[in-house]
Amino acid sequence: MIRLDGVSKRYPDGTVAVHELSLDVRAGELVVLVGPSGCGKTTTMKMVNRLVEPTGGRIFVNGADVTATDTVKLRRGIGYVIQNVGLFPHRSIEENVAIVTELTGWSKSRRRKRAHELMELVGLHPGTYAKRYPHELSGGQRQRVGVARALAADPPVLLMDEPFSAVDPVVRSQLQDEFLRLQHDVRKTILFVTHDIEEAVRLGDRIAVFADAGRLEQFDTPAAVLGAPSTPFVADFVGADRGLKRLSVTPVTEVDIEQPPVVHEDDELTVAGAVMGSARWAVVLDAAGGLAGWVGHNMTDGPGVVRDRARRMDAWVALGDSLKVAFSEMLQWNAGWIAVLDETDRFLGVLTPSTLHAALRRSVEAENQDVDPSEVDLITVSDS
Ligand SMILES: Nc1ncnc2c1ncn2[C@@H]1O[C@H](COP(=O)(O)OP(=O)(O)OP(=O)(O)O)[C@@H](O)[C@H]1O
Repeated sequence: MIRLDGVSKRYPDGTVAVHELSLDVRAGELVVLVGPSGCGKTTTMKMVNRLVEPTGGRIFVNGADVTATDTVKLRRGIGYVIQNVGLFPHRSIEENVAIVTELTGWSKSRRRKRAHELMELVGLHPGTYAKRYPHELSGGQRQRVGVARALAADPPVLLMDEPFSAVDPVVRSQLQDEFLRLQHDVRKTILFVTHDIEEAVRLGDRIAVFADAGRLEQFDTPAAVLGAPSTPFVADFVGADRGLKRLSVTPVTEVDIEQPPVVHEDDELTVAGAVMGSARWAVVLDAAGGLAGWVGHNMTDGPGVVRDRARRMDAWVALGDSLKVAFSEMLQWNAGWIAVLDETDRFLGVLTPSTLHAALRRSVEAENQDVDPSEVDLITVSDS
Protein backbone atom coordinates (compact mmCIF):
# COMPACT_ATOMS: atom_id res chain seq x y z
CA MET A 1 0.00 0.00 0.00
CA ILE A 2 2.88 2.36 0.87
CA ARG A 3 6.25 1.41 -0.61
CA LEU A 4 9.53 3.22 -0.20
CA ASP A 5 12.16 2.11 -2.63
CA GLY A 6 15.73 3.26 -1.91
CA VAL A 7 14.51 6.66 -0.74
CA SER A 8 16.98 9.36 0.30
CA LYS A 9 16.70 12.92 1.49
CA ARG A 10 19.57 15.34 1.58
CA TYR A 11 18.50 18.81 2.73
CA PRO A 12 19.98 21.81 0.91
CA ASP A 13 22.42 22.44 3.77
CA GLY A 14 23.91 18.99 3.17
CA THR A 15 22.21 17.15 6.06
CA VAL A 16 21.42 13.59 5.06
CA ALA A 17 18.17 12.91 6.92
CA VAL A 18 17.36 9.62 5.17
CA HIS A 19 19.72 7.37 3.26
CA GLU A 20 18.46 4.77 0.79
CA LEU A 21 15.53 3.58 2.82
CA SER A 22 13.34 0.74 1.58
CA LEU A 23 10.18 -0.11 3.48
CA ASP A 24 6.71 -1.40 2.73
CA VAL A 25 3.45 -1.00 4.60
CA ARG A 26 0.73 -3.47 3.69
CA ALA A 27 -2.92 -2.49 3.31
CA GLY A 28 -4.58 -2.24 6.72
CA GLU A 29 -1.29 -2.46 8.55
CA LEU A 30 -0.02 -0.11 11.25
CA VAL A 31 3.72 0.40 10.93
CA VAL A 32 5.52 2.45 13.56
CA LEU A 33 8.73 4.29 12.78
CA VAL A 34 10.71 4.58 15.99
CA GLY A 35 14.18 5.87 16.76
CA PRO A 36 16.13 8.58 18.55
CA SER A 37 15.59 12.27 17.93
CA GLY A 38 16.82 13.48 14.56
CA CYS A 39 17.06 10.04 12.94
CA GLY A 40 14.81 11.02 10.05
CA LYS A 41 11.40 9.67 11.05
CA THR A 42 9.47 12.85 10.33
CA THR A 43 11.33 13.44 7.09
CA THR A 44 10.44 9.90 5.99
CA MET A 45 6.79 10.44 6.78
CA LYS A 46 6.62 13.85 5.09
CA MET A 47 8.04 12.41 1.91
CA VAL A 48 5.00 10.15 1.62
CA ASN A 49 2.57 13.07 1.30
CA ARG A 50 5.21 15.24 -0.39
CA LEU A 51 5.53 17.87 2.29
CA VAL A 52 9.20 17.04 1.70
CA GLU A 53 10.47 15.99 -1.72
CA PRO A 54 12.91 13.05 -1.77
CA THR A 55 16.29 13.59 -3.40
CA GLY A 56 16.57 9.92 -4.39
CA GLY A 57 14.51 6.76 -4.75
CA ARG A 58 10.80 6.33 -5.31
CA ILE A 59 7.66 6.23 -3.16
CA PHE A 60 4.44 4.50 -4.15
CA VAL A 61 1.05 4.86 -2.50
CA ASN A 62 -1.46 2.30 -3.67
CA GLY A 63 0.73 1.50 -6.66
CA ALA A 64 1.05 5.09 -7.87
CA ASP A 65 4.36 6.97 -7.79
CA VAL A 66 3.74 9.94 -5.51
CA THR A 67 5.94 12.26 -7.56
CA ALA A 68 3.68 11.62 -10.54
CA THR A 69 0.52 12.34 -8.53
CA ASP A 70 -0.98 15.78 -8.15
CA THR A 71 -0.23 16.86 -4.54
CA VAL A 72 -3.80 17.99 -3.81
CA LYS A 73 -5.20 14.67 -4.99
CA LEU A 74 -2.44 12.76 -3.18
CA ARG A 75 -3.06 14.49 0.16
CA ARG A 76 -6.81 14.03 -0.12
CA GLY A 77 -6.22 10.29 0.07
CA ILE A 78 -3.84 10.59 3.02
CA GLY A 79 -5.01 11.69 6.48
CA TYR A 80 -2.35 13.51 8.47
CA VAL A 81 -2.24 13.83 12.27
CA ILE A 82 0.49 15.80 14.01
CA GLN A 83 1.57 16.42 17.57
CA ASN A 84 -0.06 19.72 18.39
CA VAL A 85 -2.93 19.02 16.06
CA GLY A 86 -3.00 22.47 14.45
CA LEU A 87 -6.71 23.07 14.96
CA PHE A 88 -8.15 26.35 13.74
CA PRO A 89 -8.73 28.35 16.95
CA HIS A 90 -11.65 30.39 15.63
CA ARG A 91 -13.57 27.48 14.24
CA SER A 92 -15.80 25.19 16.28
CA ILE A 93 -14.82 21.56 16.80
CA GLU A 94 -17.46 20.46 14.31
CA GLU A 95 -16.06 22.87 11.71
CA ASN A 96 -12.51 21.76 12.40
CA VAL A 97 -13.43 18.12 11.87
CA ALA A 98 -15.31 19.00 8.68
CA ILE A 99 -12.55 21.11 7.13
CA VAL A 100 -11.41 18.53 4.61
CA THR A 101 -14.95 17.71 3.48
CA GLU A 102 -15.54 21.45 3.11
CA LEU A 103 -12.55 21.67 0.79
CA THR A 104 -13.85 18.76 -1.25
CA GLY A 105 -17.19 20.50 -1.73
CA TRP A 106 -19.60 18.45 0.39
CA SER A 107 -22.94 20.06 1.25
CA LYS A 108 -23.28 21.66 4.67
CA SER A 109 -25.68 19.06 6.05
CA ARG A 110 -23.57 16.15 4.80
CA ARG A 111 -20.43 17.72 6.35
CA ARG A 112 -22.17 18.19 9.65
CA LYS A 113 -23.49 14.63 9.71
CA ARG A 114 -20.04 13.23 8.90
CA ALA A 115 -18.39 15.46 11.54
CA HIS A 116 -20.80 14.22 14.19
CA GLU A 117 -20.27 10.59 13.17
CA LEU A 118 -16.52 11.00 13.50
CA MET A 119 -16.77 12.79 16.82
CA GLU A 120 -18.75 9.83 18.14
CA LEU A 121 -16.14 7.49 16.71
CA VAL A 122 -13.32 9.16 18.66
CA GLY A 123 -15.38 9.43 21.85
CA LEU A 124 -16.41 13.09 21.77
CA HIS A 125 -20.17 13.42 22.19
CA PRO A 126 -21.28 15.94 19.51
CA GLY A 127 -24.09 17.26 21.74
CA THR A 128 -21.43 18.43 24.20
CA TYR A 129 -18.46 19.29 22.01
CA ALA A 130 -19.60 20.15 18.46
CA LYS A 131 -20.03 23.87 19.16
CA ARG A 132 -17.04 24.30 21.44
CA TYR A 133 -13.79 25.91 20.35
CA PRO A 134 -10.35 24.25 20.58
CA HIS A 135 -9.30 26.24 23.67
CA GLU A 136 -12.32 24.82 25.52
CA LEU A 137 -10.99 21.25 25.18
CA SER A 138 -8.32 19.32 27.08
CA GLY A 139 -5.11 18.30 25.32
CA GLY A 140 -6.33 14.71 24.96
CA GLN A 141 -9.65 15.85 23.52
CA ARG A 142 -7.87 18.07 21.02
CA GLN A 143 -5.81 15.08 19.88
CA ARG A 144 -9.03 13.15 19.32
CA VAL A 145 -10.32 16.01 17.18
CA GLY A 146 -7.10 15.75 15.18
CA VAL A 147 -7.71 12.04 14.57
CA ALA A 148 -11.37 12.66 13.66
CA ARG A 149 -10.36 15.37 11.22
CA ALA A 150 -7.81 13.12 9.54
CA LEU A 151 -10.49 10.45 9.05
CA ALA A 152 -13.11 12.87 7.69
CA ALA A 153 -12.72 12.14 3.99
CA ASP A 154 -12.24 8.42 4.76
CA PRO A 155 -8.70 8.28 3.35
CA PRO A 156 -7.22 4.79 2.98
CA VAL A 157 -3.88 5.98 4.38
CA LEU A 158 -3.05 7.82 7.60
CA LEU A 159 0.24 9.45 8.53
CA MET A 160 0.58 10.14 12.25
CA ASP A 161 3.53 12.08 13.62
CA GLU A 162 3.87 11.77 17.41
CA PRO A 163 0.11 12.33 17.70
CA PHE A 164 -0.12 11.48 21.40
CA SER A 165 3.13 12.82 22.79
CA ALA A 166 1.85 16.22 23.92
CA VAL A 167 -0.41 14.74 26.60
CA ASP A 168 0.33 13.28 30.02
CA PRO A 169 1.06 9.53 30.33
CA VAL A 170 -2.38 8.55 31.63
CA VAL A 171 -4.29 10.33 28.87
CA ARG A 172 -1.75 9.06 26.41
CA SER A 173 -2.35 5.49 27.36
CA GLN A 174 -6.11 6.07 27.11
CA LEU A 175 -5.72 7.60 23.64
CA GLN A 176 -3.59 4.64 22.57
CA ASP A 177 -6.28 2.19 23.72
CA GLU A 178 -9.02 4.11 21.95
CA PHE A 179 -6.89 4.41 18.86
CA LEU A 180 -6.29 0.65 18.75
CA ARG A 181 -10.02 0.03 19.02
CA LEU A 182 -10.67 2.55 16.30
CA GLN A 183 -8.06 1.01 14.01
CA HIS A 184 -9.61 -2.40 14.61
CA ASP A 185 -12.82 -0.98 13.13
CA VAL A 186 -11.52 1.24 10.34
CA ARG A 187 -8.41 -0.76 9.29
CA LYS A 188 -6.50 2.09 7.69
CA THR A 189 -2.99 1.74 6.36
CA ILE A 190 -1.00 3.72 8.90
CA LEU A 191 2.52 5.04 9.16
CA PHE A 192 3.02 6.22 12.74
CA VAL A 193 6.06 8.08 14.08
CA THR A 194 7.15 8.03 17.70
CA HIS A 195 10.39 8.19 19.66
CA ASP A 196 8.84 6.09 22.41
CA ILE A 197 9.55 2.36 22.15
CA GLU A 198 6.71 1.52 24.58
CA GLU A 199 4.23 3.25 22.30
CA ALA A 200 5.71 1.54 19.25
CA VAL A 201 5.42 -1.90 20.83
CA ARG A 202 1.89 -1.26 21.96
CA LEU A 203 0.53 0.05 18.69
CA GLY A 204 2.53 -1.40 15.85
CA ASP A 205 1.73 -4.47 13.77
CA ARG A 206 5.35 -4.04 12.75
CA ILE A 207 7.92 -1.56 13.94
CA ALA A 208 10.81 -0.04 12.02
CA VAL A 209 13.71 0.88 14.28
CA PHE A 210 15.83 3.67 12.83
CA ALA A 211 19.37 4.68 13.69
CA ASP A 212 20.85 7.90 12.35
CA ALA A 213 20.07 9.17 8.86
CA GLY A 214 17.00 7.02 8.37
CA ARG A 215 19.12 3.88 8.51
CA LEU A 216 16.77 0.98 9.11
CA GLU A 217 18.19 -1.28 11.81
CA GLN A 218 15.31 -3.70 12.14
CA PHE A 219 11.82 -3.99 10.66
CA ASP A 220 9.74 -6.68 12.31
CA THR A 221 6.89 -7.43 14.70
CA PRO A 222 7.13 -5.93 18.21
CA ALA A 223 7.62 -9.41 19.66
CA ALA A 224 10.55 -10.11 17.34
CA VAL A 225 12.20 -6.74 17.94
CA LEU A 226 11.97 -7.23 21.70
CA GLY A 227 12.81 -10.92 21.64
CA ALA A 228 15.62 -10.87 19.15
CA PRO A 229 17.06 -7.41 18.52
CA SER A 230 19.04 -7.69 15.30
CA THR A 231 21.84 -5.30 16.24
CA PRO A 232 23.45 -3.92 19.43
CA PHE A 233 21.88 -0.54 18.56
CA VAL A 234 18.37 -2.04 18.64
CA ALA A 235 19.10 -3.97 21.85
CA ASP A 236 20.26 -0.74 23.48
CA PHE A 237 17.32 1.23 22.12
CA VAL A 238 14.63 -1.20 23.27
CA GLY A 239 16.28 -1.30 26.70
CA ALA A 240 17.46 -3.82 29.21
CA ASP A 241 13.88 -4.33 30.35
CA ARG A 242 12.77 -5.68 26.99
CA GLY A 243 11.76 -8.93 28.67
CA LEU A 244 9.17 -6.96 30.63
CA LYS A 245 8.05 -5.04 27.57
CA ARG A 246 7.53 -8.33 25.81
CA LEU A 247 4.81 -9.17 28.28
CA SER A 248 2.49 -6.78 26.53
CA VAL A 249 2.95 -8.41 23.12
CA THR A 250 2.93 -12.07 24.15
CA PRO A 251 -0.53 -13.63 24.24
CA VAL A 252 -1.72 -16.30 26.65
CA THR A 253 -2.05 -19.49 24.58
CA GLU A 254 -3.42 -22.98 25.21
CA VAL A 255 0.05 -24.39 25.93
CA ASP A 256 0.47 -21.99 28.87
CA ILE A 257 -2.61 -23.18 30.69
CA GLU A 258 -2.56 -25.57 33.66
CA GLN A 259 -5.38 -27.91 34.57
CA PRO A 260 -6.20 -27.97 38.28
CA PRO A 261 -8.91 -30.32 39.59
CA VAL A 262 -12.36 -29.08 38.57
CA VAL A 263 -15.62 -29.60 40.47
CA HIS A 264 -19.16 -28.40 39.89
CA GLU A 265 -21.39 -26.30 42.12
CA ASP A 266 -23.87 -29.16 42.49
CA ASP A 267 -21.29 -31.83 43.37
CA GLU A 268 -21.49 -33.36 46.83
CA LEU A 269 -18.65 -32.08 49.02
CA THR A 270 -17.41 -35.60 49.62
CA VAL A 271 -17.25 -36.24 45.87
CA ALA A 272 -15.41 -32.95 45.40
CA GLY A 273 -12.88 -33.93 48.06
CA ALA A 274 -12.25 -37.21 46.28
CA VAL A 275 -11.82 -35.46 42.91
CA MET A 276 -9.18 -33.19 44.43
CA GLY A 277 -7.07 -36.10 45.63
CA SER A 278 -3.92 -34.57 47.07
CA ALA A 279 -4.53 -31.13 45.53
CA ARG A 280 -5.17 -28.30 47.98
CA TRP A 281 -7.97 -26.65 46.00
CA ALA A 282 -10.20 -27.00 42.96
CA VAL A 283 -11.87 -24.66 40.53
CA VAL A 284 -15.65 -24.57 40.83
CA LEU A 285 -17.69 -24.35 37.64
CA ASP A 286 -21.35 -23.44 37.15
CA ALA A 287 -23.76 -25.51 35.07
CA ALA A 288 -22.75 -23.69 31.87
CA GLY A 289 -19.06 -24.49 32.35
CA GLY A 290 -18.30 -20.93 33.46
CA LEU A 291 -16.12 -19.91 36.39
CA ALA A 292 -18.05 -19.85 39.66
CA GLY A 293 -15.16 -19.76 42.14
CA TRP A 294 -12.90 -22.12 44.04
CA VAL A 295 -13.04 -24.45 46.99
CA GLY A 296 -10.24 -25.64 49.31
CA HIS A 297 -9.70 -29.31 50.11
CA ASN A 298 -10.02 -28.47 53.79
CA MET A 299 -13.48 -27.04 53.09
CA THR A 300 -14.92 -30.30 51.78
CA ASP A 301 -15.62 -32.09 55.07
CA GLY A 302 -19.19 -32.87 56.03
CA PRO A 303 -22.51 -32.95 54.17
CA GLY A 304 -23.78 -30.54 51.54
CA VAL A 305 -22.78 -29.49 48.03
CA VAL A 306 -19.86 -27.46 46.73
CA ARG A 307 -22.04 -24.35 46.23
CA ASP A 308 -22.46 -24.08 50.04
CA ARG A 309 -18.76 -23.57 50.63
CA ALA A 310 -17.32 -22.22 47.37
CA ARG A 311 -15.59 -18.84 47.33
CA ARG A 312 -15.98 -16.36 44.52
CA MET A 313 -13.14 -15.87 42.05
CA ASP A 314 -13.01 -12.70 39.99
CA ALA A 315 -9.52 -12.91 38.56
CA TRP A 316 -9.60 -14.11 34.97
CA VAL A 317 -8.30 -13.35 31.50
CA ALA A 318 -9.43 -14.36 28.04
CA LEU A 319 -7.33 -16.67 25.89
CA GLY A 320 -5.27 -14.34 23.66
CA ASP A 321 -4.99 -11.55 26.23
CA SER A 322 -1.40 -10.48 26.83
CA LEU A 323 0.79 -11.85 29.61
CA LYS A 324 0.93 -8.27 30.90
CA VAL A 325 -2.84 -8.25 31.35
CA ALA A 326 -2.56 -11.64 33.08
CA PHE A 327 0.13 -10.42 35.49
CA SER A 328 -1.73 -7.26 36.36
CA GLU A 329 -4.93 -9.22 36.92
CA MET A 330 -3.03 -11.48 39.30
CA LEU A 331 -1.60 -8.51 41.16
CA GLN A 332 -4.86 -6.59 41.28
CA TRP A 333 -6.71 -9.47 42.90
CA ASN A 334 -3.72 -10.58 44.89
CA ALA A 335 -4.43 -14.05 43.53
CA GLY A 336 -2.12 -17.05 43.38
CA TRP A 337 -3.79 -18.11 40.16
CA ILE A 338 -6.15 -16.69 37.59
CA ALA A 339 -8.63 -18.43 35.34
CA VAL A 340 -8.45 -18.45 31.55
CA LEU A 341 -11.78 -18.29 29.73
CA ASP A 342 -12.67 -18.69 26.06
CA GLU A 343 -14.71 -16.18 24.08
CA THR A 344 -17.97 -17.66 25.35
CA ASP A 345 -16.76 -17.40 28.98
CA ARG A 346 -16.21 -21.13 29.34
CA PHE A 347 -13.42 -22.13 31.70
CA LEU A 348 -10.29 -23.44 29.97
CA GLY A 349 -7.77 -23.71 32.81
CA VAL A 350 -5.60 -21.52 35.02
CA LEU A 351 -2.38 -19.54 35.00
CA THR A 352 -0.11 -19.42 38.01
CA PRO A 353 2.98 -17.26 38.56
CA SER A 354 5.19 -20.14 37.47
CA THR A 355 3.21 -20.84 34.29
CA LEU A 356 3.28 -17.13 33.48
CA HIS A 357 7.02 -17.11 33.93
CA ALA A 358 7.32 -20.23 31.80
CA ALA A 359 5.15 -18.64 29.10
CA LEU A 360 7.44 -15.65 28.96
CA ARG A 361 10.61 -17.74 28.85
CA ARG A 362 9.12 -19.95 26.19
CA SER A 363 8.22 -17.00 24.01
CA VAL A 364 11.69 -15.43 24.33
CA GLU A 365 13.44 -18.72 23.61
CA ALA A 366 11.21 -19.44 20.62
CA GLU A 367 11.84 -16.02 19.15
CA ASN A 368 15.57 -16.41 19.51
CA GLN A 369 15.61 -19.79 17.88
CA ASP A 370 12.82 -19.23 15.39
CA VAL A 371 11.00 -22.37 16.50
CA ASP A 372 7.44 -23.12 17.49
CA PRO A 373 6.87 -22.00 21.14
CA SER A 374 5.28 -25.35 22.04
CA GLU A 375 8.51 -27.14 21.15
CA VAL A 376 10.68 -25.26 23.63
CA ASP A 377 11.63 -27.26 26.70
CA LEU A 378 11.87 -25.30 29.88
CA ILE A 379 14.12 -26.04 32.79
CA THR A 380 12.71 -24.61 35.98
CA VAL A 381 13.86 -24.64 39.57
CA SER A 382 11.35 -27.35 40.41
CA ASP A 383 12.75 -29.58 37.64
CA SER A 384 16.32 -29.37 38.83
N1 LIG B 1 14.40 21.61 6.60
C1 LIG B 1 15.53 21.05 7.03
N2 LIG B 1 16.73 21.49 6.66
C2 LIG B 1 17.87 20.92 7.07
N3 LIG B 1 17.92 19.84 7.89
C3 LIG B 1 16.74 19.36 8.31
C4 LIG B 1 15.49 19.92 7.93
N4 LIG B 1 14.50 19.21 8.51
C5 LIG B 1 15.10 18.25 9.24
N5 LIG B 1 16.43 18.34 9.13
C6 LIG B 1 17.44 17.45 9.74
O1 LIG B 1 17.23 16.14 9.27
C7 LIG B 1 17.46 15.19 10.31
C8 LIG B 1 16.21 14.35 10.51
O2 LIG B 1 15.16 15.15 10.99
P1 LIG B 1 13.70 14.58 11.28
O3 LIG B 1 12.82 15.71 11.70
O4 LIG B 1 13.26 13.78 10.13
O5 LIG B 1 14.02 13.63 12.52
P2 LIG B 1 13.06 12.87 13.54
O6 LIG B 1 13.59 11.50 13.61
O7 LIG B 1 11.65 13.04 13.14
O8 LIG B 1 13.39 13.63 14.88
P3 LIG B 1 12.46 13.99 16.16
O9 LIG B 1 12.13 12.70 16.85
O10 LIG B 1 13.39 14.84 16.98
O11 LIG B 1 11.26 14.72 15.63
C9 LIG B 1 17.85 16.01 11.54
O12 LIG B 1 19.25 16.03 11.63
C10 LIG B 1 17.31 17.37 11.24
O13 LIG B 1 18.07 18.37 11.88
